[in-house]
Amino acid sequence: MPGVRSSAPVRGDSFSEIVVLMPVSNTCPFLLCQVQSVTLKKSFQGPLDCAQTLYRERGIRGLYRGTLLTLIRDVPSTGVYFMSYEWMKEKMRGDRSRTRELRATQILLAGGVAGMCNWLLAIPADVLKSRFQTAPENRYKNVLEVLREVLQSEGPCGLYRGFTAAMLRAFPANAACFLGFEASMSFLNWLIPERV
Ligand SMILES: CC(=O)O[C@H](CC(=O)[O-])C[N+](C)(C)C
Repeated sequence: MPGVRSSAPVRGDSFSEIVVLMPVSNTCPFLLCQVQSVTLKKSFQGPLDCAQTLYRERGIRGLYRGTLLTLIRDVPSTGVYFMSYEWMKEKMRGDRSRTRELRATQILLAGGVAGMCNWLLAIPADVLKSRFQTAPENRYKNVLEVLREVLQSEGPCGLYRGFTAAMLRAFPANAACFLGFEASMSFLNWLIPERV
C-alpha cells in the first residue's frame, strides 16, 4: 500500500470537472447577478432552477457557455495555488527538517496566502467570464469583445472589479480548506501507513 502523499490528485480529475462541474459552476454568475430568465421574466429560485431554465432557453450550449474562460481562469491560477502553498510550507519548515510537521496556524497562513495568489491571477478572467456568461445571447461574438468593452469603459482597473471582496473571501476559505485537507491527509496516512 503506497500511503497517501500527494496533494494534487485530491482536487479531482480535470475531465470530470469540465464535463460534470462546469454547468454547475456556470450557473453561479447568473445567481449572483440575479440575471432574469429571458422567456419567463423571473429571477432564478436556485442552482437547479437556473440550470433547467438555461437548458430550456439555450440548450446544452447554454450550460457550457464560457467554458474556455473558466479554463483560462483556472488552469494557470490552480498551478500558482498549489505552487505557492507548497513553497510557503517549505519555507516555514526550513531546510533542515523536510518532514517536520507544521503547526495549524502555519497551515492556515500558507493556505490563505495560496488562495489570495490564486485569485490575484484569476480575477481578470473571472470578470470577463461572468460578463460573457450573463450577457444576452448575441451581445458578444467572442471573449475579445468583452475584453475590449471592459478596457474601453473602465480601463485596466475594470479587470480587477471585486478585488477586495475576492481577497476577503480567499484567505479564510482557503486557509480552512487546506487545514481540512492536511488533517484528512494525516488521518489517511495514519489509517493506511506507507510501506517502506
Ligand atoms: C476559482 C476557484 O475555485 O479557486 C479555488 C480557490 C477558491 O478560492 O475557491 C482554487 N482552485 C481553482 C484550485 C479550486
